[in-house]
Amino acid sequence: MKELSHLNKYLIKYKYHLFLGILFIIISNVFVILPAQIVRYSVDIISNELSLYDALHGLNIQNVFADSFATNIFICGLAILLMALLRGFFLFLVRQTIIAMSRHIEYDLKNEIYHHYQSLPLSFYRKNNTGDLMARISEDVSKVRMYLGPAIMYGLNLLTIFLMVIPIMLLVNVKLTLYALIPLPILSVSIYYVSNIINKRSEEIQRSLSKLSTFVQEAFSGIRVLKAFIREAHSIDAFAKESNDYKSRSLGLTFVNSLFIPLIMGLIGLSTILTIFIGGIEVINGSITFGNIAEFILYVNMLTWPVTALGWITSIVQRAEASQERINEFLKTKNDIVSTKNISEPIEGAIVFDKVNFTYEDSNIHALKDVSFKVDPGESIAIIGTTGSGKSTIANLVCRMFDASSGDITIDNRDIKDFNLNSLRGQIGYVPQDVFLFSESISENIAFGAEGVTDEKILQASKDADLHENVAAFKHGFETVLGERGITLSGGQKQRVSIARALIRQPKILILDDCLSAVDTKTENAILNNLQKIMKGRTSIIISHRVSSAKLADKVLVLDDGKIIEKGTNESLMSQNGVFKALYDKQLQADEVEN
Ligand SMILES: Nc1ncnc2c1ncn2[C@@H]1O[C@H](COP(=O)(O)OP(=O)(O)OP(=O)(O)O)[C@@H](O)[C@H]1O
Repeated sequence: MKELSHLNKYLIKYKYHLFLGILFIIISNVFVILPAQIVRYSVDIISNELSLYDALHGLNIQNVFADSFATNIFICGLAILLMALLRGFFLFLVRQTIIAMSRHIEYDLKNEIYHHYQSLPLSFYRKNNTGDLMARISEDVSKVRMYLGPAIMYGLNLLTIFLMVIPIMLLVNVKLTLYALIPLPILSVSIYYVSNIINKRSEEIQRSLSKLSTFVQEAFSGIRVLKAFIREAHSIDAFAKESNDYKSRSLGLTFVNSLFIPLIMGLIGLSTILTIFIGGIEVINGSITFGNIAEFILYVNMLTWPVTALGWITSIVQRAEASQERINEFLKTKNDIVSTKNISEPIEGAIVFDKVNFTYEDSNIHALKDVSFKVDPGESIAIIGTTGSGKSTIANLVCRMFDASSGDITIDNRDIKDFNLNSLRGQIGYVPQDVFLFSESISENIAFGAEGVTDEKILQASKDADLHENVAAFKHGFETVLGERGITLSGGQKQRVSIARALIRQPKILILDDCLSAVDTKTENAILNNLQKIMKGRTSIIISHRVSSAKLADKVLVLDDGKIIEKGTNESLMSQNGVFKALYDKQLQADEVEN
């Protein structure tokens, strides 16, 4: 229960739901116990007065007696019916308080987890896979809710009904009480074991189902590759195999479920038989009445479901504890990318890297080695290098997705760590290498995260990103929906939507991370020319493995294996016979061959 104590703050928050729930449980149980007593009364008057009725045989008064007797029984019947209705009403209120409370807490907990996820750095997402993150916010929270709702509700019900019924039973007859209760612990323990088996099997089925869904999803999204490589038959076989696994696991669960109900029924039946048998002996001995046996059978039935629930509750609480432990593990993860001075001022855009080293914790790759460079406000710098040379890592450090392992990074002569993260990132327009567009309209994708967006600004940003003509050709223009619900853009079009998204923020620092790779050289030139105008007075970092991207930049850095191997202007580097010039010649040749 240690891990579940995290939820106590929520139980306190919803204390009125809980208190009312307890009150309604007690009231609903009163309406279960009273009918049993009415049944005892009815059975006793039937057995006592039947002999009196026989004794009045032949007398006129016999009919009068029969009428009053029938009225009595009728009133008892009505009272039982009324109490059943009242019990139903209070059970409704119990669910409306306790189960509703669990839904409120589920909502709060999901928000707490999601809020925490959002505050965690990129390195956290590298260490944990998406499936795991999703499982904690969905499956684990659902298991915790089972504790907060059904487990608490049935647990309280069990407690109150025991406290109310057992004393009444003991008052009637101690021996009969003990015999009637013997099978109940066996019932509870068996249910605990069986529900553990059921839960384990259900989880296996869930895993098998998610494997099946992942398989189908991949097959559909990769359908082009699948068809091109004539893998349809193989895909069908693989699907049948996964599907078969799901089927056999489901049949296994059905088998256990089939044993479950007969087991409960058997044990409940045993309790009833013992009650009747021992109760019969006690009636013969004259210590109880027939009505007491009827009353006891009802009490035993009242107790069986809560006792059955005990095994089930234990299993739920154990699973909730394990889930909450996993959730707490994430909630305790601290964000190490925090601001030291929380400065939220407009920046000029001067960037200095001084002997910066960076090693990725998870892969231990030393991605930047003693990297030093300086960009003044309003300057543009091109970072050129082969794949894996560390270009994107520089972009990540400027956006403070990670902190340098050693060395200093300053912006406007202040340590980058001094800035408030949101303020810093809000002034950077970052166009990542792997473009991500949402399944929304083009205008919503461009306006993403920017403030004070107008149609004019969207139009201007798309013109600056050389996207406007493409959008104009679509039937719905900027309202064209992208992704699964809409059309698919070409790689180059996607990159330009992503550039427009960065430009609309009018950033002080613009980072283009190899985001012109899918556009032709003509479009690349047009975009870079536009950028020269827009980025006047702002800093741009243009990352590319294509030398052509460097020609409009004020400065060029050439990276190789995490080190700066050449530095200068486009012209100065072209005049040296170094790596930059060699790359230029190689790419020129490649372009000529293509053309
Ligand atoms: N998140 C990460 N975790 C671990 N290692 C990483 C991560 N990102 C990059 N690396 C490694 O760091 C090195 C530099 O990667 P980086 O992405 O900076 O290269 P790049 O020059 O941008 O390459 P490309 O042009 O192919 O994008 C590579 O060896 C890469 O495998």
